[in-house]
Amino acid sequence: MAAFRELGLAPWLVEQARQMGLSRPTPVQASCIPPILQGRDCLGCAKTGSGKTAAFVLPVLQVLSEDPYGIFCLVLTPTRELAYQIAEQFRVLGKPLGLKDCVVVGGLDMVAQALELSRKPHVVIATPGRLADHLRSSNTFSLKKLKFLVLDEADRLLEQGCADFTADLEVILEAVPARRQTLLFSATLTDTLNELILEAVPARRQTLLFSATLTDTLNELKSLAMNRPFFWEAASEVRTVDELDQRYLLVPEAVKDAYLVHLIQTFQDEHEDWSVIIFTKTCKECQVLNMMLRKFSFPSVALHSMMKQRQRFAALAKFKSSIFKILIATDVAARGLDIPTVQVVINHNTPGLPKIYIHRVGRTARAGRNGISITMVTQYDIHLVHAIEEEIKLKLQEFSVEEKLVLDILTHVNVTRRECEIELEYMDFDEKKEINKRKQMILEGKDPDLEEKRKAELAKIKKKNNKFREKVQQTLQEKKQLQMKRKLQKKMERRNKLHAKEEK
Ligand SMILES: Nc1ncnc2c1ncn2[C@@H]1O[C@H](COP(=O)(O)OP(=O)(O)OP(=O)(O)O)[C@@H](O)[C@H]1O
Repeated sequence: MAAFRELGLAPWLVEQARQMGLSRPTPVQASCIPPILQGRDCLGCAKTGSGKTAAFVLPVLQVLSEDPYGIFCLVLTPTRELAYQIAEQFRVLGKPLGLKDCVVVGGLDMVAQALELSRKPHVVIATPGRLADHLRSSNTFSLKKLKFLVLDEADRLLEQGCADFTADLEVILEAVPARRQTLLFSATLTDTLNELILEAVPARRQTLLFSATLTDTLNELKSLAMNRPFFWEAASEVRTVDELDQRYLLVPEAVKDAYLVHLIQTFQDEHEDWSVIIFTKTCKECQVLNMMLRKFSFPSVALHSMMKQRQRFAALAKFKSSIFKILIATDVAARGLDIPTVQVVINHNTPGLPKIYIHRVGRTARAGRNGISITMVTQYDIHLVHAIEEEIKLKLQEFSVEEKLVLDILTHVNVTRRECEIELEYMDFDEKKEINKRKQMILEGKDPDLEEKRKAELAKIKKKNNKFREKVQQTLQEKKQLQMKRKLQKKMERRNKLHAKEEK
């Protein structure tokens, strides 16, 4: 593999990379840095932990050093923690440049951010929601001279789900120049390729594309490609890294937590220095499990979207510094987070989408290190495991535990969990959730009461429509039956007449 300097990077940047421990480029870096330096767009999909961040940070810094101005580069990313992590890479690698960066994410003071933006930082790293808010409400900064637009975890930014960024992205794309250089990075781009291509192509008619697997769609898109877009994918069928030992653990739903406590105890006893991430389905589950594990004296912290931003950062900092070795998180931590000490990922629930699975387990076994993932599978989730296996092109192996040891702690764990649930009820967790929802609506410029009314009215109309539809269906059915009856009657009458004639 070529060295960094052979990719066209300046000696100062190569030295910065070396100081950061990046002595030889990873495949995604070796393949993508030269075309980015040539000014081509890039759409890239490479496995988790394969160094995609440096694949765009290094060339952006190189071009920036040749003509530094602000705002030169905008990086969009779906989560706040990830934004800070990317900013850190820019800061460390861009230190000799005196790089000015600005992180613009929700949950923090908007005025301070607006002030920072007005000082023309070279690089802005943002979550779409907050940046769009700034664009809507102030004119103290401009993105019109932007040279690079980077979408990290691009598929997540473009997919429509619970956190839908579409409207915010529209605002942002309108504020940036049309002919900017666009870089899109993710470990799972293939599902949203069509939208991604639409985003990347018209912008500059130059696209660089990275993907974990070169699918049929991608091949077609290659032939459709317009202005020499550069596509790159890792030459591997399997979509997860080889260093990851992927296991499943079949558990009845009712005893799941006893298995979890047993697993953690085992890892703690056998590997004192290991850090573990446990992924849960909901914020509430995350909170309950954290309370429960703490009652068992495990050093755990929680990370979910219902926590205040400062608490989120504090929790992550404690986990990163290994003061707390267990992080319980929702999917807010599933993408991008790079914490080298994480040896184990436990999926407390089987992810409903293979893509989410890939990102969650990708929090371990990064940059060539080993790691293990254990996915808890209940009787209701077996089909989800099949879907995951089909997508990653690998069979998960069973993880065996000594059931007797689990049985020994079962009652204790279940009682403790119940206690935590009751405590949480006292803390009005659900009520807080409702308040947060209303707050979010207000931030989006909606009136929560009006929204509620509108929802109720819509439900009413829907009910009415359904009733009407049912009635129409019923009438049609009755008419059909009547027609058939008549036809049958006529047929009988004809047959009777015929018989009568024959008898005569
Ligand atoms: N050339 C390199 N040599 C050694 N380590 C590297 C190199 N490039 C990146 N790394 C390290 O690899 C780790 C993972 O990199 P990065 O976070 O960029 O992965 P990623 O591909 O973006 O993963 P994800 O899809 O999970 O976001 C980081 O700790 C980074 O410092």
